[in-house]
Amino acid sequence: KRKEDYKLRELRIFLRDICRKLASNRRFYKFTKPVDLEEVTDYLDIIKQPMDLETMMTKVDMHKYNCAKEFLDDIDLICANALEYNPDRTSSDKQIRHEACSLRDHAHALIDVEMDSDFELECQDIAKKR
Ligand SMILES: O=C(C1CCC1)N1C[C@@H]2C[C@H]3C[C@@H](O)[C@@H](O)[C@]2(C1)O3
Repeated sequence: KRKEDYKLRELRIFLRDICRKLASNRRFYKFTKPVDLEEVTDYLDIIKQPMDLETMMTKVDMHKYNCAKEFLDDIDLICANALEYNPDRTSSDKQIRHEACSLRDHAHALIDVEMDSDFELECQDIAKKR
């Protein structure tokens, strides 16, 4: 329906801005591109659903997100993948896990601050019907 499509267009504009802010934060550069599967040859043995911020920007443009919760589910996936693939008590793994938790918390905080909660509830109702 036309009014629903206007709402989803507004959601896409909002989510592109969130994605841009996260991807431009140097703390989160490890999460901006897919893990290089030619460099990390066992990655898909462990991580069944890779995700990254560039892929998420593409998904916005392809109308894959019908509400902010679906967008945050992919942010949570980026974080869970990083915790799962980098579990050791080495300083490098600890740093990756810290950055992953920081990405997750910053994304949720940005959306909670910038998103009207009634608008998200309307988007979630549209998402259920699609
Ligand atoms: O999990 C990740 C990314 C970090 C958050 C996503 N990677 C798996 C590899 C382990 C560690 C070593 C790096 O050389 C690089 O290959 C990766 C990339 O970091």
